Amino acid sequence: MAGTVIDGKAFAADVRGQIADHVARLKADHGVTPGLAVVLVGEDPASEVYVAAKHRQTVEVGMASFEHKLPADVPEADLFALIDQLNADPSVHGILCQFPVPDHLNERSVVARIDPAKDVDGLSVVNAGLLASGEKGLVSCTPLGCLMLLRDQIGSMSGMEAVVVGRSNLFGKPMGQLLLQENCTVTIAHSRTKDLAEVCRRADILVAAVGRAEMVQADWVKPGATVIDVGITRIPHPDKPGKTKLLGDVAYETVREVASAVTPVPGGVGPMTIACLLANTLTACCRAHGLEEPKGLTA
Ligand SMILES: Nc1nc2c(c(=O)[nH]1)N[C@@H](CN(C=O)c1ccc(C(=O)N[C@@H](CCC(=O)O)C(=O)O)cc1)CN2
Repeated sequence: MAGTVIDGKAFAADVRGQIADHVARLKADHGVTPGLAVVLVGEDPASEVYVAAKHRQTVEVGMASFEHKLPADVPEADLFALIDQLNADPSVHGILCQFPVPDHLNERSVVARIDPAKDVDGLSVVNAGLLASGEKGLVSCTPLGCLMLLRDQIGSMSGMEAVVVGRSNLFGKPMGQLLLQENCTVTIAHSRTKDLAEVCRRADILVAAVGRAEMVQADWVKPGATVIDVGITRIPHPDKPGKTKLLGDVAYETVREVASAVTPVPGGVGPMTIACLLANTLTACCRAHGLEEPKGLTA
């Protein structure tokens, strides 16, 4: 029997509903409105789509959305001046700069400029360090979304073998830390890992985040494993000229026959990224005002 398809789109809609309820209570009881500022540098078409989706969903849950679009050749000093202004603005509880940024800018320096308490992407060294130490910070959105899906699907993960393929700061490392906190035995595999297929076959939980379309084949998957696909590769559509199609890192159709559950692409992990960004903004707002944090929306 084919494994369960984990519906990230529906789960993300449910998370946004919980956030909207909490935001409505914050406004009614405390007169506080969470605010998210998104900075977009340049005109990358995919980034424009993501930033528009962030704006729409921020407004839909009742938060304030502040969009800042800067030209592709903006000097670093001007970008930093804007971030400093947002850091000091009490109506802004979350700040992010959409990635990728143009080549003359450095993503790490940009993240480092953001106040860690407002770093709702959870990418600063302060937030990465807090996560690694098991302390309260803000957790990177896509790993947090995967954790929510896994908790919902599996319940307790204690003692399970988890393999994360990919070691990026944005995803692989924080995902590994989150699974460790769930008491999994964690392996972070990468491009130099020997016999990757064999390592993956050990996994009760297999998380693929390498950006290589359909790399994880059915014979890499332990029967009954839960498989989370974080990859997104856009290819020309094989049947519809002029159209494109998204592929994940997992050979979905065949892996589904082996796994107990798998996330599709699109409609799996992707929608959770923005839902968790909103969750982090709400958390940051509650902390800034000394109010109770939302339950079930943090690590
Ligand atoms: N500052 C950041 N930049 C980027 C991040 C990030 O988390 N922080 N992640 C990605 C882009 N991203 C959000 O910013 C993002 C990617 C994908 C999706 C999504 O819902 N994907 C859909 C498919 C959408 C499509 O058709 O293209 C899915 O998988 O179902 C949401 C947000 C890079 N930059």
